[in-house]
Amino acid sequence: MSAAAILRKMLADKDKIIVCPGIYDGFTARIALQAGFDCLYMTGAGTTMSRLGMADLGVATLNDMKENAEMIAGLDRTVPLIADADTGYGGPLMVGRTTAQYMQAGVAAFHLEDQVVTKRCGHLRNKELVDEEVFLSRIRAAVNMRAQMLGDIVVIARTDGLQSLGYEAAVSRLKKAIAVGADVAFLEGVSSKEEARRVCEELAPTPVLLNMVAGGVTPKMTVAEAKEIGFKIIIFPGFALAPVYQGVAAAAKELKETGDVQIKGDSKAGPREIFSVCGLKEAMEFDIAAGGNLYSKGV
Ligand SMILES: C[C@](O)(C(=O)O)[C@H](CC(=O)O)C(=O)O
Repeated sequence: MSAAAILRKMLADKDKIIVCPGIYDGFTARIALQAGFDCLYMTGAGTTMSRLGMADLGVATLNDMKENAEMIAGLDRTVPLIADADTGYGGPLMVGRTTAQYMQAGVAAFHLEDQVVTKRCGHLRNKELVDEEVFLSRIRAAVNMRAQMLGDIVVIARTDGLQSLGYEAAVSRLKKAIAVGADVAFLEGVSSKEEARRVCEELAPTPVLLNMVAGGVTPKMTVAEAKEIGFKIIIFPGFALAPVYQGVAAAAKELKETGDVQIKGDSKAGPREIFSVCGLKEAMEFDIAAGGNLYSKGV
């Protein structure tokens, strides 16, 4: 079963809300997998910061995003990966190429938005949009490439139109995107719980995704609340970013100021423990099963 087929099965489950922690590299993905999540979200903001050391301002290219997605999707093929694909990185031909490459990378779903290619995080001010026809051509390009490749990748249409066009026009864009073949709708920057409920009701039976950005423009909703409101997928893009920032910044401060870093708690974070999160035992077993003798005495 493809990762997309697994995700489609989850989408068809009436009682389920798909909860996706935002991850951006192998380590954060492994930590989320270890915790037992059954779906992951690859954040473009996190990918841009971790791979390029840059802010989410449209600087990540298809190659940056696809390489990261491919590595993460390959860690556990039974756990679908929903990946950010920003604007699709160009005209219809490029969006088609992005779709094909994400499919080959084993990505289960991806979202395409209606910002200009020189985009910015959806929770920043003064976003610029492309015309509706350009947005729809992006969705069509994805849907056509999926059909051409006989694939099943889930296409998520995202509009950033709420900020400058208002609710009606933004939702109208999503309706048209669904009409040309998008499977899931994503209204970026939902600004109230009433609006959240309204968009889920108005777009039903199409599943709607909620982007829960801590400190962004969307009011905080728990998984239970989002489910009750009617969302089918909830992503937490900043899930790993804030803890990494806070934890590493505190350790950096401590090392700089004291010349030492305390190992917290009962030192559960030694090399062996940390490598275990990243498949140490499985890697050793694999070597032994193949007749290798590197790890038969342990590590
Ligand atoms: C969902 C998002 O596209 C992402 O890159 O994860 C961002 C999240 C963020 O910048 O915090 C977004 O534009 O909402």
